[in-house]
Amino acid sequence: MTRLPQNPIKVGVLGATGTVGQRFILLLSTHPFFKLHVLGASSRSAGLAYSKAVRWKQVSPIPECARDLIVKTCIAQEFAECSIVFSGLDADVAGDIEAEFRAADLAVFSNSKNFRRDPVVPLIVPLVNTSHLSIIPHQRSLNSLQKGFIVTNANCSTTGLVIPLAALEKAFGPIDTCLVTTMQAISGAGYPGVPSFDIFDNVVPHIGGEEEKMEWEVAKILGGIAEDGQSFDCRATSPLLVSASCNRVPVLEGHTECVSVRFARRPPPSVEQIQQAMRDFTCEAQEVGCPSAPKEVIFVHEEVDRPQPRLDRDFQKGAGVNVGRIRPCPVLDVKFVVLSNNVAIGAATSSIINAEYAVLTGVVASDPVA
Ligand SMILES: NC(=O)C1=CN([C@@H]2O[C@H](COP(=O)(O)OP(=O)(O)OC[C@H]3O[C@@H](n4cnc5c(N)ncnc54)[C@H](OP(=O)(O)O)[C@@H]3O)[C@@H](O)[C@H]2O)C=CC1
Ligand SMILES: N[C@@H](CC(=O)OP(=O)(O)O)C(=O)O
Repeated sequence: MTRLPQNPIKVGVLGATGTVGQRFILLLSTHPFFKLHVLGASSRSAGLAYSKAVRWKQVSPIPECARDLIVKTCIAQEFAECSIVFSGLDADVAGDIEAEFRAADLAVFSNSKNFRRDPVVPLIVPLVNTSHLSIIPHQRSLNSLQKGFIVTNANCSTTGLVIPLAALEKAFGPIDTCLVTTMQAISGAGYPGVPSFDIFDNVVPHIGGEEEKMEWEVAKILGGIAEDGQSFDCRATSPLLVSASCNRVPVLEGHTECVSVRFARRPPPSVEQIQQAMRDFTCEAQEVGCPSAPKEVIFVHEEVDRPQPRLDRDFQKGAGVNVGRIRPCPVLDVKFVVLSNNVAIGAATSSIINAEYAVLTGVVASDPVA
C-alpha cells in the first residue's frame, strides 16, 4: 500500500455542468486528497455561480464546496494552479480544449472519445490496464512537456465489457472471439439526451458510433505496450475479434451487456472455474491503495435473474461491475451478463481512479502546497 499524499491536490473539472461533470463534483467533494479548485463549462455557463449555471440532476444536493464557485471558460490559464484537470466535455469541443490544456503542461484525465485512438495516449480502464501509464514519459517527450499529458478512459460500454474479459484472460489465457449485445441507459447520452418521445415504451437499436468504438477499444486496452515503451500493440499477435450490437433502453443508469466468448486454448474452462476467476480478480489500482477503487472488482451473482440495473447499479458506489448468468454457450464457449454503472465506473469514477493511481505511483507529483 502506497502512502496517501499529505496535502490536498488542487484539481479542475472541464464540462463541470454536464452529466459526467456533476458526478465529478459529487465524487471530488468528499475525496481524501483531491480538492476542487476550478470548474469550467461553455460560455453559456461561464461567469455564473455553479449552482446557477448547472441543471443539477443528482439525488444529493450540490456540495457546498462547488455551489458558489464561479464557472470559468475552458482556457488553460484559468486552470494554471491545478495539478490535475478532469474532463467531461462534449466531444465536439473536447479535442481542441484538451490539446490546449496539455500544451500548457497540464495533466488531463478525459472521458471524451477524441484522443482514445492517439498512438501515445493511453486508454485506461483503471481496474484493467493502469500499466499503460508507463507511456506517459514518451508522450511528454514528444510534446516537450515536463508535467502535462492526456490520459483517456474508455467508452462506458467498453469499460463494462473489458473488466470480465481481463479477469478471464488473466486466468485462462487469450480470448479470440467475443459477441456482445448492449442495453444502454439514457444517461449515457448526456442531458437532455434521448427525447422522451423516442425512448418511453421503446428500444432504439442504434447508438451512433458505439459499436465501432467497442469493437476497437477492447484491443488497445487488453493489448500490451511495446518493449521500447513507445507504442501499444493492440493485440497484433493475438487478435481478439469483437462484434457489438448496441441498443438504447428506457433505463436511467446502468448499462447491461449480454456477452459470449471463445477462448484460444482447448478445452475451455468450466462455468465453476470462470465464476471463481471472476471472484478472484484483483487489480493494481487496489494494490497501490487507490481510495476510489472498489473492494471487489467483479461481484458474481448466483440468482438466475441478476444483475439488474435498478437493483445492482449502485453496488460499491458503482465502482465495480456485476456479472451473472454465467453458463455454457452453444456457439462459442461461455456466455454471461454484465452490468456496469455508466456514469460511475463508465465515466467519472474511472477518471478519478486513474488520477489516484497516477499520483500514488508518482506520474503526477503530489503538490506540497496546501
Ligand atoms: N454520460 C455518460 O455516461 C458518459 C459520457 N462520456 C463522455 O463524457 C463527455 C461528457 O458527457 P456528458 O456529461 O454526458 O455530456 P453533457 O452534454 O451532459 O455535458 C457536456 C458538458 O460540456 C460543456 N460544453 C459544451 N460545449 C462547450 C464549449 N463550447 N466549451 C466548453 N464547454 C462546453 C457543457 O457546458 P454547458 O452546461 O455550459 O453547456 C457541459 O458541461 C462526452 O464526451 C461523453 O461522450 C463518457 C462515458 C460515459
Ligand atoms: N455513447 C455512450 C456514452 C458516451 O459518451 O460514449 P463515448 O465516451 O465513447 O463517446 C452511451 O451513449 O451510453
